[in-house]
Amino acid sequence: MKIAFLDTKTLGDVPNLEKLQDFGEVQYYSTTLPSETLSRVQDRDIVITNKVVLDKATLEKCPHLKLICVAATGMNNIDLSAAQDLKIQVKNAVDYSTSSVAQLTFAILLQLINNVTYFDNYVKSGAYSQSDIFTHLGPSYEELGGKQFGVIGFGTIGRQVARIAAAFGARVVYYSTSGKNNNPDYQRLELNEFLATCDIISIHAPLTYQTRNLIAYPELQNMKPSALLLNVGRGGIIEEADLARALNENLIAGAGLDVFSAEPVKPDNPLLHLNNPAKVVLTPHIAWASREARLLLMNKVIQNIQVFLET
Ligand SMILES: NC(=O)C1=CN([C@@H]2O[C@H](COP(=O)(O)OP(=O)(O)OC[C@H]3O[C@@H](n4cnc5c(N)ncnc54)[C@H](O)[C@@H]3O)[C@@H](O)[C@H]2O)C=CC1
Ligand SMILES: O=C(O)C(=O)CO
Repeated sequence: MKIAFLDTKTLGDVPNLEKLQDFGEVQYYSTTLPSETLSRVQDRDIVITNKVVLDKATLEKCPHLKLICVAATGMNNIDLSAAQDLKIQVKNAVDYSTSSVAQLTFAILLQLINNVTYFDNYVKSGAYSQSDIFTHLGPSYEELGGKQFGVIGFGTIGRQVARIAAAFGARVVYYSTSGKNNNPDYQRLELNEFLATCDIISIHAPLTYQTRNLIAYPELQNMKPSALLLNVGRGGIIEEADLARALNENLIAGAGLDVFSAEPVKPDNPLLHLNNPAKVVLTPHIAWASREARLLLMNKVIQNIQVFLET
């Protein structure tokens, strides 16, 4: 088997990369530019990619390609319908980063609510030492308990986030396009009611033609002025210019984003130029990347290739 791994740098220093050599001749590329993709995949039987885009035009020129292993859960960088037409199997890494993503979701949310960096700075700057009382009633904060916590994308990650939110005492609801209440533990709401009643909305859906720009200005107008919006799914699910406008107009209180429509985020992204930058907490698509998750991810990639070769 001829194998190419197009963007090994995205995984960092995982120790089990060389295990791929058990399956054949492997070309490892640290990164791959769009202009380099075709020449690197054209003669390959198996291609591994984390975020390199494999579009229809490229796939059509790869007569040997039998398997694309996505070294991630989200597969929006692959033209899945072209792959299906061309009988190329596509396998993603399921459930490798659920704990890691859920953990970062709450790290972002708690920073938005509790503003730990403000209080940390208050102590380290010496301001606390000058205080005449034992505490500092700076920016006030509310409790997650009793709040309505809404999840969009009620799958593996969304459900783990729901469990943690419930442990904080939040009332969890979810929005699903399936039209069925397929989780008796939590209430499913229609989108309008969901948007209008949630205090926190956390997005964990894949990017598809259905979810692209799911949250734009009209949806943001429908949310509570006190609401917080989190996106740890994919950037394209929120119309970013509309979110920036909504934050500047105080339509919602804040947002926490791990993902952007273009990554790395473009310097002119309006979310980097808000009137009040403190209204957002932004992280560089890092939710998946705990040490444990990155190890598990490579094991899942290896397992996917094994299963493919055995069937
Ligand atoms: N920020 C990060 O580092 C990471 C982000 N992700 C993103 O999270 C996504 C979800 O991951 P998992 O929970 O493991 O996948 P999953 O497939 O278990 O769950 C996705 C859920 O979204 C639902 N969904 C699909 N279309 C929808 C729509 N139009 N409206 C509402 N719900 C919809 C599905 O029914 C499913 O329940 C991935 O596709 C990926 O884009 C995943 C891992 C890491
Ligand atoms: O696994 C995913 O979908 C991620 O976003 C991390 O690459």
